[in-house]
Amino acid sequence: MGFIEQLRARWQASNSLVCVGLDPDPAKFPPMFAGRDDAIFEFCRDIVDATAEFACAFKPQIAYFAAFGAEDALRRLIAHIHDAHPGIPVILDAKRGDIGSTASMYAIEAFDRFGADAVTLNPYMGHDSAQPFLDRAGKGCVFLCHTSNPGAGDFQDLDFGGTPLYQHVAETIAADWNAHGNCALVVGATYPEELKAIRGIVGDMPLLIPGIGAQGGDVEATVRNGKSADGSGLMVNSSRGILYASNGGDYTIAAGWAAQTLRDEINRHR
Ligand SMILES: O=C(O)c1cc(=O)[nH]c(=O)n1[C@@H]1O[C@H](COP(=O)(O)O)[C@@H](O)[C@H]1O
Repeated sequence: MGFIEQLRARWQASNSLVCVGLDPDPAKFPPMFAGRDDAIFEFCRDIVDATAEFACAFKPQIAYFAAFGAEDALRRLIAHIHDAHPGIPVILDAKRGDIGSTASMYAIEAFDRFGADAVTLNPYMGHDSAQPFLDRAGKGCVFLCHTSNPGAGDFQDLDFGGTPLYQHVAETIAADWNAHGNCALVVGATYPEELKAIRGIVGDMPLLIPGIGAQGGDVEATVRNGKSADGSGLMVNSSRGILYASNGGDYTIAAGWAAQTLRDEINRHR
């Protein structure tokens, strides 16, 4: 089963549109992790096991592993998700994009080295930079379209013939890059009007929505403007809001509670 089919099946099975973001920052771990050699893996594994029931996907952010030389922890974490929670797809958040020959190495890294089911990609370098990822028909290609950050509009909102650049990105990916049906887009929860416009362009293409919680995105506006015709279509990501829901010995209970609460809040507006 390819990434998009797996995601659709998981939306159904879990009745959840929550994507649990795995951005491990050892400085924020509960004190009992201090001095542990494998703290990054162990913390993330505990969070995964506590939240899997409420997750439609997991999204590890590669920088939080690479910064600490913990790439092997990332590989083992993705293997753990697949072994312990089969059916939950893993999106490696790496925002790759480069000339084709280099991009083909990035595709090997994401899909073969780390075993991810999908990867986030930056479309700025154009079609040939995406091709090595698009060619992996069973894997998901999740392209930045309108990001969640304050500077998102610097380039993404620029006007081209009456249409902002981010809408050109959505149109081009939906019409030209999605031949294998394995594309999805990133749209920040902090830009609900842009989210509405993108949903209107891409039909039922899955959208990864970061920016809930710590970045200030609103759940109701996200779901109202972003859901597909059948009331799904979204992977609403929360990283810090789930990972660091408690800094005490109850960190797994708090993380599970945060994921369940977000799921329920999303479902109220579907
Ligand atoms: O591609 C992403 O996941 C992403 C795109 C974007 O526009 N904004 C954004 O915040 N992200 C990622 O989503 C996560 C958001 O984390 P929290 O703000 O803690 O929920 C981080 O891993 C970001 O790197």
